[in-house]
Amino acid sequence: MPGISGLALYLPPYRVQLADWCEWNNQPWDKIRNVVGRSFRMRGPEQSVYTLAANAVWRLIQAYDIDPGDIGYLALGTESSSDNSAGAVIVKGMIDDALAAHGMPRVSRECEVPEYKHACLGGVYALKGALRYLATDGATRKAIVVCSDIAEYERGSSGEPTQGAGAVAMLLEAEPKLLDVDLAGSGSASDYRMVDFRKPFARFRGQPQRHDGQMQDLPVFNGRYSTSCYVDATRHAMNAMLAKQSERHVDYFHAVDAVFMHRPYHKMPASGWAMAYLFALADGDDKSVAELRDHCARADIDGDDLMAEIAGAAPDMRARVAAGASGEDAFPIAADLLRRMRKTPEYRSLVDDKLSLGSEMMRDLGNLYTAALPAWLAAGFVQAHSDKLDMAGQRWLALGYGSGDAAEALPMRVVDGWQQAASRINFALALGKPLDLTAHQYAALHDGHPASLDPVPARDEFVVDHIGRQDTPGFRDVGIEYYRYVPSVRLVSSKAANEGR
Ligand SMILES: CC(=O)SCCNC(=O)CCNC(=O)[C@H](O)C(C)(C)COP(=O)(O)OP(=O)(O)OC[C@H]1O[C@@H](n2cnc3c(N)ncnc32)[C@H](O)[C@@H]1OP(=O)(O)O
Repeated sequence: MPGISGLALYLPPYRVQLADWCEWNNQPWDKIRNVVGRSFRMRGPEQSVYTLAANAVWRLIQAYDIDPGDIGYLALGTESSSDNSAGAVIVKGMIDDALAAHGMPRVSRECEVPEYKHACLGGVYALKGALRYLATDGATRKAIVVCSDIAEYERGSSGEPTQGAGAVAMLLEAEPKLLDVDLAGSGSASDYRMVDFRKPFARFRGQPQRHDGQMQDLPVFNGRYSTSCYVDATRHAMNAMLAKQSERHVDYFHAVDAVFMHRPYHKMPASGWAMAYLFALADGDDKSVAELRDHCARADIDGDDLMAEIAGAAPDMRARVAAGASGEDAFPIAADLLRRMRKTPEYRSLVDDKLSLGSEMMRDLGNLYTAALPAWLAAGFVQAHSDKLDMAGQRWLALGYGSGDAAEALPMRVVDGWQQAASRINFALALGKPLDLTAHQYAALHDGHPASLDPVPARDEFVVDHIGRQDTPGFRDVGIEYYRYVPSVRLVSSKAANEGR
């Protein structure tokens, strides 16, 4: 069964410590630490979503000794792309430059180069596309999926502490070395939600010219409504996946060994997963409903009220928006029940323990949109490897979510001998030694005035060299980014090396 064989990350070296951010903005650090995380990264000068992606792919190729001629599929999952025509082929171009600089052959000319877009779920859709490729016409090839995003929110908005930037590249093979992905057993869900989180081009109108030549990619969103959509979509993807399995739906929640979800901020996955459990109880057999009512009784919550809230048809989110209820939590009684269950041993084993692998490491990544879920898988493997955990054969679940909205539940199994491939995941190296931004530097980078910052020197990576400005009848390149590969050491071409120079 095709699946995941390798993971590599690239994080820009510009960091905002959320403790500092709280001080600058008079926000409660206690809350931010518990709910959001510790720090996030920002796109730096000379960086774009394409350089982040290419840097991750380049690290993947090096870490896993991938023969570029074997790559038949290179997909980009992103919601921050700034070119509405070309996609992954831009990444391919940069990789070919680095390969040439190292005297290596280019990526196969036969390689497919699609871009997938559906908010934070684009990477999972790209992964599914790659697995289908490996199961059919690409059985003898390798596929790479790179998820790359820049999550920026308006300063002063509720989303501001949940920013982030980075990319994760995944190596996929017919005989995977980390995770078998049970595509046939996966569950999908989608429903149009209008205003939860969107990026209409109209928001670029009237944007002042930025010094770094980039556009500011701020979403139009309704934070609370978007979390209700996340919870509701997760429920439906889980239902679709569980409908394909023979075990009792609620038993799956106990049986699965580790869960990885889209992670806009630290607390969201736990809320989404715990809610999915309550929904599975409500949607389940008599025994499950009795368990749910028992939880209610112990928490002093009216079971009938809760059943009315969640057991019936899913809330009509579009009707909620039309009724002006988009600012409110769609599941307040269920959220209240979970708040009261949080300290119980059952909650700890069902939620905290299942979502714990790699979770602490993720507190320093912020929201990476499409890359958040694969980054967490990477963190999980790195922690399991350093803690010498016995994981072969374990059942893992990856739950992807993308606003707008849609969700995917992908059952996976850890393969025998995973340690070898896990030992090559560059999580610690990708975190590196970042530059902690001051309030002034943060504001400047956020608003596109990078001049007030001394850039961290690029090493063995791609940068935006310049952006085209020509717009004449004979030649046009206005707005097109030109990239440069910066080696870590002065490279000697293989021809020169052979000649002993
Ligand atoms: C876009 C995507 O990737 S997917 C969908 C998710 N949506 C987003 O990420 C959109 C951008 N994000 C946002 O707008 C915001 O982060 C939101 C709306 C999701 C959350 O914003 P907040 O205003 O912080 O939410 P809220 O006020 O509900 O607080 C959240 C929690 O902090 C807790 N809290 C508040 N003060 C404190 C404190 N001092 N100490 C500890 N916890 C605290 C609250 O009790 C609450 O937890 P609870 O639900 O268990 O009671």
